[in-house]
Amino acid sequence: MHFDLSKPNLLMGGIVLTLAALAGLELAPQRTLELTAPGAVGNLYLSTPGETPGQAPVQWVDAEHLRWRCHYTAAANYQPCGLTFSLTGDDPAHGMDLSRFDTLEMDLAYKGPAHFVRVAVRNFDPRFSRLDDGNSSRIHSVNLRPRDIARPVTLDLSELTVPEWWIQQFDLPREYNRPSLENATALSIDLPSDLTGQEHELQLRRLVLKGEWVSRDRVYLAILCAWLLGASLMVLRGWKQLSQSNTRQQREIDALTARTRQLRVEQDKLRRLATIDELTGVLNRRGLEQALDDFEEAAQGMTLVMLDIDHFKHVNDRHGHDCGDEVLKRVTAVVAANLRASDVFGRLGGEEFLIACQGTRVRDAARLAEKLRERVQQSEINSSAGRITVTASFGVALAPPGAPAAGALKRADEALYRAKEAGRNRVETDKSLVSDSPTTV
Ligand SMILES: Nc1nc2c(ncn2[C@@H]2O[C@H](COP(=O)(O)OP(=O)(O)OP(=O)(O)O)[C@@H](O)[C@H]2O)c(=O)[nH]1
Repeated sequence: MHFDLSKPNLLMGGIVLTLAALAGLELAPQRTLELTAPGAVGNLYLSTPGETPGQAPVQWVDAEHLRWRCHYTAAANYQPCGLTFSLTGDDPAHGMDLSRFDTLEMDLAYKGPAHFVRVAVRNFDPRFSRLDDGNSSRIHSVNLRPRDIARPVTLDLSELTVPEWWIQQFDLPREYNRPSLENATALSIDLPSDLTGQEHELQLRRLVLKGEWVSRDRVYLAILCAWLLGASLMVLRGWKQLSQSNTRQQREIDALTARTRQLRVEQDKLRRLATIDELTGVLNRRGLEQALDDFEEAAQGMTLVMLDIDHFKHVNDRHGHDCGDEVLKRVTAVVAANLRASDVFGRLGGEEFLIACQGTRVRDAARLAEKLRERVQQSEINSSAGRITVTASFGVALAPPGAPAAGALKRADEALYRAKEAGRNRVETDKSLVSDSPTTV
């Protein structure tokens, strides 16, 4: 189920339903009880307590039209003169729930000198009311002046209050004196005063109780709750969508991060591959150039040792290309095994290699070259063509701090050429820039 009050049709639907509920509240028929309708109330009588039959001071003038007269000749000890509707059935303790009604519409004609006419409702409360004492049922009343009832009047049932004399007479706990019409046993219209010598005539034309079927407050509350519920669902849905999109974005970010990491690894691998010689596993020309550039950038001096395997073409020609490869690998291993970790070693191409030494004097580098020359010469290479030995020639040159590496490379190459020229398997040092101080600044 999707509730989205941001959708115009849903919002419109909500407004229409709200207006319909409010209109229904206004137009819906009311709960009605017309007490004066024939047969509405089982028992209807005039209050004539304690009088001798035939001489009753309260008498019907026209019972059919609910018209009666009161005339007390002797003192009647504040006996009310009036008309009572009994609201009970067979059980005198079980009356009607008038709390479901809000108003009482009354059309009463009165003729006489009384200052007010009383409307009263008795409510039987089993906590303190007794069937043998009609007065013990709590009374709720309102006094109306004759001029107030000169025309039909509508009373709010909340106008009926518990009179002081009843509260004093029964002296009950406070909570029992609160107005409540949930079990009304009788409704009277009377003249509760000293009526001695007076004559009064009354006619009740109409008496109707009215109330809402559904309380207005409840309808308003239901409408408010429905809107609050709709708004809450909308907020909840928005929050859910937000959290879903947040999770989705987070997942995308994670995937991108993982992909970036993977790409970086692949890039590193490719960069390494691009700078590594496939056959020997040491730096290739590009790797060596980068290393020399780094030295140059940091203005770190170095000593270069260039070496070249002697008559390598001959090895290839005589023993085959595979054997030549074996020789290249073996010479690489021999050289690498005799270098320091700080030395940079790589293959310039073919059978030519370069070593860049930091912090080494030229004569120390020449000594290293001499050592390497011996080790290469001494090493026997097991190949498919049997055991073979090779020699190598070396050229040593200084690359002072701040000077371009290309110049040193050229001088090392020239020294190497001289070594070749001088008969191979030997070390030649470039003397043009010999320094006795270590090359590291
Ligand atoms: N097996 C093998 N041979 C290579 C490789 N790279 C270059 N060569 C061969 O190495 C040989 C180099 O020959 P040259 O440049 O004449 O040098 P050299 O025979 O060593 O002679 P000198 O350097 O003057 O002593 C050529 O035959 C190249 O084909 C390689 O990766 N593997």
